[in-house]
Amino acid sequence: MEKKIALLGMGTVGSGVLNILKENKDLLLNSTDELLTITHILVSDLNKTRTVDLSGIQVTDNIEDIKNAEIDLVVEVMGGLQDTKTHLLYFLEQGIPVVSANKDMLAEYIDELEHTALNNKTTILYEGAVAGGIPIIHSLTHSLNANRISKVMGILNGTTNFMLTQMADKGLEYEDVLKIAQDMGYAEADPSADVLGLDAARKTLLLARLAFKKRFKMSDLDVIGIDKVDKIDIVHGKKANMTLKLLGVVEDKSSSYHLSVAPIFVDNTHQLSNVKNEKNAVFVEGNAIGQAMFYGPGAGSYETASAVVSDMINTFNLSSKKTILPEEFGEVDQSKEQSDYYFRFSDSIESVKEVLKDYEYKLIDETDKVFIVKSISSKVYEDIQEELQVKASYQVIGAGQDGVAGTN
Ligand SMILES: NC(=O)C1=CN([C@@H]2O[C@H](COP(=O)(O)OP(=O)(O)OC[C@H]3O[C@@H](n4cnc5c(N)ncnc54)[C@H](OP(=O)(O)O)[C@@H]3O)[C@@H](O)[C@H]2O)C=CC1
Ligand SMILES: N[C@@H](CC=O)C(=O)O
Repeated sequence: MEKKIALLGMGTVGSGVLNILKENKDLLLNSTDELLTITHILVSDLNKTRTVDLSGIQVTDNIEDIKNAEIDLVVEVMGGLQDTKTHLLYFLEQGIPVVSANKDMLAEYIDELEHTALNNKTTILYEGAVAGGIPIIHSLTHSLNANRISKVMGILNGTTNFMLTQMADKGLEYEDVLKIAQDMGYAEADPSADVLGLDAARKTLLLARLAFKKRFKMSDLDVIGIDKVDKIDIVHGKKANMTLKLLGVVEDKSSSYHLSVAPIFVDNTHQLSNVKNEKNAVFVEGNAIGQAMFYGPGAGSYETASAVVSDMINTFNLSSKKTILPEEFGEVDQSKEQSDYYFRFSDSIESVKEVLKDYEYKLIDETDKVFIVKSISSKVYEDIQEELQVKASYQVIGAGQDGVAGTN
């Protein structure tokens, strides 16, 4: 049976969706009984030259054309917040399913959108919104649902991972490498969402909601981006066999939850340290599966569209209607864990050693006064910050006992 689909947006991801539907047409016919047909496309500029074949499709810049048409599915890959949410609510209220890759909007409005879908006996799927092509949303919802999830930790932003990798491996400067990430199409239209950690934070929130079945607000997250990262710390980390990664971390601490995004030094024996450039990875800890890691492309046209088209198929193929949605907000406790910490100080080496004399530490560089202080509590971390002039500090996580993936 033919399913008529409206595609809202025909940029990087939207073009990927059109290309996959065309190039994998035979395969899709074997994956689903439905014939997925794009009948309408919404864009903002009708005069733009398009490289994809649009024959038989009504391209419009007026959402009313789509609201007035007979549509079986709306696929939103245009971005935007409030207006986009209003459009999607309209379709869901009509019982029309929605697929979206718009993590900015979903992080704010997922509860309202999913409730509206539920009340109208339809669905909203969003695999493309977190970690691009990696099937982490489906995995948490349908494949790891026998687990009590205790932790999810991941490299969730391709732009910043690309930047940190290039700064470490090629010694490139922050500004130069940001420009390359923009040219490669990894960065958001406004790349500050990437470098300030907000994009990763939005994805982290969506993962926490699925992992713990609780609601969270963006203000619940402690967010530090990579905008203050100095290349000198990347170089010193390298000497100590560590790699700086922007990690989204959510953890169940029994009566509360920890949610954060921050640059963290990862020991080079940890699998996350080898996730390079625009690649993403999500590490999940569950009480039945133990540890599992998902790796793949975090951004890109075909890569993200792979997840979007999969949602399009699953909308009709799977019984994916949710009946239980998170209602309560999760209690958040952001106090720091006992952990190793990297510090670069501006005090004299003697003063630093005097303050650190009661703790186990490793001196990484005498000239730049770089130390790794072992297994300190949140209180000691704060005391060191108060007593000494700290130029840079990062949490350090290492290999687990199995040498695969773990934290100290
Ligand atoms: N790029 C990526 O790798 C990833 C992107 N995403 C998300 O997917 C969504 C799309 O991203 P991407 O494809 O990169 O974005 P682009 O900027 O490449 O494309 C956006 C598309 O939406 C259209 N559009 C934007 N605003 C409006 C509007 N108000 N009315 C009508 N049409 C509009 C644009 O029209 P026109 O062509 O006329 O300019 C364009 O076709 C975003 O939410 C993004 O965060 C998620 C994962 C990865
Ligand atoms: N700007 C984002 C794109 C995908 O979500 C990123 O760099 O990861």
